Amino acid sequence: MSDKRQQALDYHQFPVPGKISVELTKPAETATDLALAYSPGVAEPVREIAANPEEAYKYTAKGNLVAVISNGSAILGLGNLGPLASKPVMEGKALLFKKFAGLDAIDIEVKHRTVDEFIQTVASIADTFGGINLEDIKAPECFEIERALVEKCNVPVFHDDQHGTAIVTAAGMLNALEIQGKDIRDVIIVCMGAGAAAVACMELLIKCGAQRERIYMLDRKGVIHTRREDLTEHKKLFANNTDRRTLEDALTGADVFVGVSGPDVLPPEALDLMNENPVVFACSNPDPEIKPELALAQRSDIIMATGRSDYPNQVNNVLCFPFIFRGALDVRATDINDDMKVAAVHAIRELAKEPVPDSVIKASGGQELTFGREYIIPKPMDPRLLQRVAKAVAVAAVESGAAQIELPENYLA
Ligand SMILES: NC(=O)C1=CN([C@@H]2O[C@H](COP(=O)(O)OP(=O)(O)OC[C@H]3O[C@@H](n4cnc5c(N)ncnc54)[C@H](OP(=O)(O)O)[C@@H]3O)[C@@H](O)[C@H]2O)C=CC1
Ligand SMILES: CC(=O)C(=O)O
Ligand SMILES: [Mg+2]
Repeated sequence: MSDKRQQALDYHQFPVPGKISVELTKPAETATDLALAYSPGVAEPVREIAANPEEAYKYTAKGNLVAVISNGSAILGLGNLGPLASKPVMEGKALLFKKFAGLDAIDIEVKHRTVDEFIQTVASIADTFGGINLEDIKAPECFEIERALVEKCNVPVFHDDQHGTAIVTAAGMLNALEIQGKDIRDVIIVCMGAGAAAVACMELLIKCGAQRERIYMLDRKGVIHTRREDLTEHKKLFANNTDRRTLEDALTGADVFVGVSGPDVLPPEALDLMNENPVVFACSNPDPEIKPELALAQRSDIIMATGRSDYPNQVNNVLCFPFIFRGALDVRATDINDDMKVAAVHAIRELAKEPVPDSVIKASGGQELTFGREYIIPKPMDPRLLQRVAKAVAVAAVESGAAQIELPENYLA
């Protein structure tokens, strides 16, 4: 077994299995403590919440608690491996919520027969939580699931693979294009993949100025074009009136490649078809659409990003979901709307242009981090993300009318 594989398995197995546990926030040592925590004292908050459900935010952990919910139908780029196999990823998301944003998160893996059964399951437990982070649910079901749950639930519901990915991709893309001297309104974009991440990434890039007709989206059958008769509702939105059919056709004269599909689908030679100073985001996890060392050996004028922590320019939704939920929960937002998403894009993007604290440089392996080809986007360990992104999101929630309470004191400073 390779060293890295064994290291990863050991990390998950020792010293205790898994990555998260529950901790207590109140004393539970004496009979007096127990008479408050349990019977008879617990009856008092029960009566308060029964009389007014909002009191759950005051007397329970709800307001700081996120559910990370999956059915394991699109686990990273590994495919539909089922709910239980998705548990390490969902625990991983919980770890990141806690580590980066102080949010308690619990993973829930749902086995279900129909889409409706999944929707009903999540809707019926949603009130337990301050927010619902849907994760690794494949297209096209993910679209119907999110739409139904946003409607049914009283707390924000956010499909991370759609919107978290889109926010970070847009932030990184605007910066990469700026460095390459290109305007998002002019560029030709090739999007490999036509699922959850792809559709949301392209829609958000369009909101940021990209032209829909300059986008070529591909699925396993090639370019999505208007003469195809096998397109789902969401793929149809990207059907291009074009004679281009293959990845190579699409890449000819393109400025940008966004990969949210699967491993090693972009041959290095195909990069030669792109315009000068291209941007290549190979975001598939764990194995990107092209390995950075191969891409950069083929062309030195590329700005290259992946979804991984072990290469420069990590375009990964970890830069978004802890902070967007922190901001949303802190103002008890009813949903996570477009204004909040766009605020997150700009907060992430702008942070990359500021000097980086020594602690972040150290945690990143010691190399210099200055806004440029190898640093287009902040590092996930950057503690300023919490302040900047959460605040931008909370302010946008207040200004757009999604917030149910005022901006907390710590955001006013
Ligand atoms: N870096 C990041 O932050 C994130 C990265 N991702 C990555 O994006 C990928 C897709 O995730 P997600 O959108 O949630 O999954 P979905 O299952 O919703 O979509 C997958 C899409 O990729 C297409 N696809 C898969 N393999 C190929 C291939 N060999 N050639 C062309 N198209 C292909 C599928 O085509 P078809 O429709 O024909 O089946 C489908 O459209 C994963 O690898 C995931 O790791 C996702 C979220 C965040
Ligand atoms: C990062 C992530 O959410 C994914 O690859 O699915
Ligand atoms: Mg995911």
